Amino acid sequence: MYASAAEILEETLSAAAVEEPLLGTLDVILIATILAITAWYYLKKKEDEVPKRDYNITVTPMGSSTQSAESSFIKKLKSSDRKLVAFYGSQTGTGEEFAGRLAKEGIRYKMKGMVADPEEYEMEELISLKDIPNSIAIFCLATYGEGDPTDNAMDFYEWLMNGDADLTGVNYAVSLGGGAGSRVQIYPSRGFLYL
Ligand SMILES: Cc1cc2nc3c(=O)[nH]c(=O)nc-3n(C[C@H](O)[C@H](O)[C@H](O)COP(=O)(O)O)c2cc1C
Repeated sequence: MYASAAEILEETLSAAAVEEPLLGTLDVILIATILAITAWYYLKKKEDEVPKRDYNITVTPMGSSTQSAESSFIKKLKSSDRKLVAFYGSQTGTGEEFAGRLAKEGIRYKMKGMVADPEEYEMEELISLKDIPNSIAIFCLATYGEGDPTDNAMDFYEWLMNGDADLTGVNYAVSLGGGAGSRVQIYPSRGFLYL
């Protein structure tokens, strides 16, 4: 008698079940090794393709050489044929604006002016201002608290208070504060002139 199709199928499946697996342990290890080597090879190749940097990154400190070139207001005055420099000590901009206006006003007296932040210049150079004939420095210095200087004028203030500054022969005018009672005081090296 011929076996039914179902019986043949069952027989085949059970025969297959007892057969050895398609891949042995050794085959699996071999395939895994080949795959690992291939993956390593491609990753390595990709890594080598990243272009090598043929330049150097150098860190230049902010304003090192340029600052020293520009920190001389005397040089700046001389090179631009100016005689008036208006320094400002300012926290919220009023003093700066005031200094700007005064620097522009100078042209009415045939004195080209420049505005300057004392924090950005070598204030010790003030002593050399007398070497520029008919020159003048104007200070528009806002004060806070109990007449304290603004942040940008602090170093300048301390230098003045150290007593190292001999400003004999230097023409300068000072406007302190900015409150209702403030005045412009001009010190032409001989007494005070209140405006
Ligand atoms: C908290 C405070 C404190 C101040 N203290 C003084 C002071 O001690 N003497 C003075 O003349 N003006 C004083 N002022 C007035 C400022 O100097 C004035 O407003 C000035 O124009 C501000 O200038 P700035 O905007 O350039 O910082 C004071 C103002 C403020 C807000």
